[in-house]
Amino acid sequence: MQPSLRRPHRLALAIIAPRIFAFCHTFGLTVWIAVVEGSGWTLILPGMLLLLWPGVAYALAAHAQNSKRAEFRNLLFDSLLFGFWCSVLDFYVLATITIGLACLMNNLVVGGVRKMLIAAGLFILAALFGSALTGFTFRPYVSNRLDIYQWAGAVVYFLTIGRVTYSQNRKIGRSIGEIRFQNRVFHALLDLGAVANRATNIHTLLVDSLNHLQTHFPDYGFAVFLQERQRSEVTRFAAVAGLSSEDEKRLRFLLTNVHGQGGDPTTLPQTDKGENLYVASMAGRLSMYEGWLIVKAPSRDDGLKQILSLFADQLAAATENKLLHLELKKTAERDGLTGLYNRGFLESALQMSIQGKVQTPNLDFAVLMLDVDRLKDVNDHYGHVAGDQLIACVAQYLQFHCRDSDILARYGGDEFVILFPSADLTAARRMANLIQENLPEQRCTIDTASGEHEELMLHVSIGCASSSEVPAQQVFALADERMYANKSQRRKQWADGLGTASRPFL
Ligand SMILES: Nc1nc2c(ncn2[C@@H]2O[C@H](COP(=O)(O)OP(=O)(O)OP(=O)(O)O)[C@@H](O)[C@H]2O)c(=O)[nH]1
Repeated sequence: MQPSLRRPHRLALAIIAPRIFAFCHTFGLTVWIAVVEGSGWTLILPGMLLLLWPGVAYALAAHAQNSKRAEFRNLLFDSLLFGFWCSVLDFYVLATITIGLACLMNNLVVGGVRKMLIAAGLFILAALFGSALTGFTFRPYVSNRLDIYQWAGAVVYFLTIGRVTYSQNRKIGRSIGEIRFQNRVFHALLDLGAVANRATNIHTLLVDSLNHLQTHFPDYGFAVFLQERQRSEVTRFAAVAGLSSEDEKRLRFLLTNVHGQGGDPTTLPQTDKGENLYVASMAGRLSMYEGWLIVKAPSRDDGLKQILSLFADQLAAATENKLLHLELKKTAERDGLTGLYNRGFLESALQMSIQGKVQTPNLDFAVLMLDVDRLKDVNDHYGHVAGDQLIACVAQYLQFHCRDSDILARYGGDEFVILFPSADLTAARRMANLIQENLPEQRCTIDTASGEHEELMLHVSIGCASSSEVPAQQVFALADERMYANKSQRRKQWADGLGTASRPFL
């Protein structure tokens, strides 16, 4: 495939001006000598090749597949050409020294000592070839005026090269700064995913993400707001990092100006304090919320706009994933009617407790089992909706008495289980007593099938067991057995009309 003309490597671009100057100056020198020695056009005409070479060199670099390598070749060819021309000019000493030095220096700067030695070799070879071709003549001096011309050219040339090197250094410095910044952005984006994965809910996700961004960009302040799509006046989640509460209030106010804007980052009007605020909307990236990521920059920073939408995208994706994950987790672990853990979750937790006891014999666990008495009667008499309400009522009551470390689950229709992952029978018994003692005061209001409200007392049968009594695998069965024993005893009491237990519900 034919390589097309394109912008050559920066080396070729940087060298173009000094090269044009050097070859034009040498052409001037040639004309001067041609006039002085009277050789006229026989010297000037071939000298015009010097004027052509800078253009050819540029075209070669622009056409080449590897423009940088082509420019290295051009620099070596400079040495070849100048070596030959110095022999044509009969080794006029000042020109040979200054031109030779320029060739060596250029190759040394871009390619090190190796390239410089190659350039020196080519310069000498071309000079020898030129001498062989045109006959060796040595004319070390032409005139004072030509010396001055050559000195002036050399000074201008070396200063130009110095200027070029300086501006290249500055460009490299700027590029390094940009690369470092992009590296920071890249790492911040990469780590943001890990931070989001660790978060247990949306609020921690947002707070941790912003804190994380702030550790990467300590001079910047960050804020994020998520509002309900249907009710834009309700801010569901908000988090800030590196901003004062005053800043946060002002940002909320400023947000009203950017409502309804698309996804492109915007610069908010500069505040009285001269702060530079940038906002990126997460519109269209979140299914249930409208979101905004706001950055307070220490100075005007137009590059920030580009990376801001990257951060906003990443944050929106992480939030959306987390919402989905939490929803799935809830569906997998929770019971739809009561919101308590379901049977599947309880069984996994129980297995973990059993394994824990096997591995660490001192680590006991206890199980408390409850069954609502005569739910069938309630269903039959008041309807299933009323039965559901009773179940939800019992769940609420149990939840009230449980601690965070207790695992409360709806095991079946009207059966509940509380697992105490690191407790012995005392804890389970204490809880059983607490529940039974407070139960007589509990009332549950249900809606009957005929549309009336009815107040029911709660009645439950309870059994508990612990791994300090029986092998871990048998704890659950023992609690179940005890619960049924308790139920039989209560049934007998109701049948006999004895004891404190009143006949449930009806
Ligand atoms: N309303 C409602 N009823 C349910 C639900 N799950 C199970 N049930 C009913 O609850 C009753 C549970 O029956 P059992 O536990 O055997 O007996 P009971 O009526 O509670 O009487 P006890 O012997 O005192 O336990 C059954 O009639 C089930 O149909 C539910 O989610 N909602």
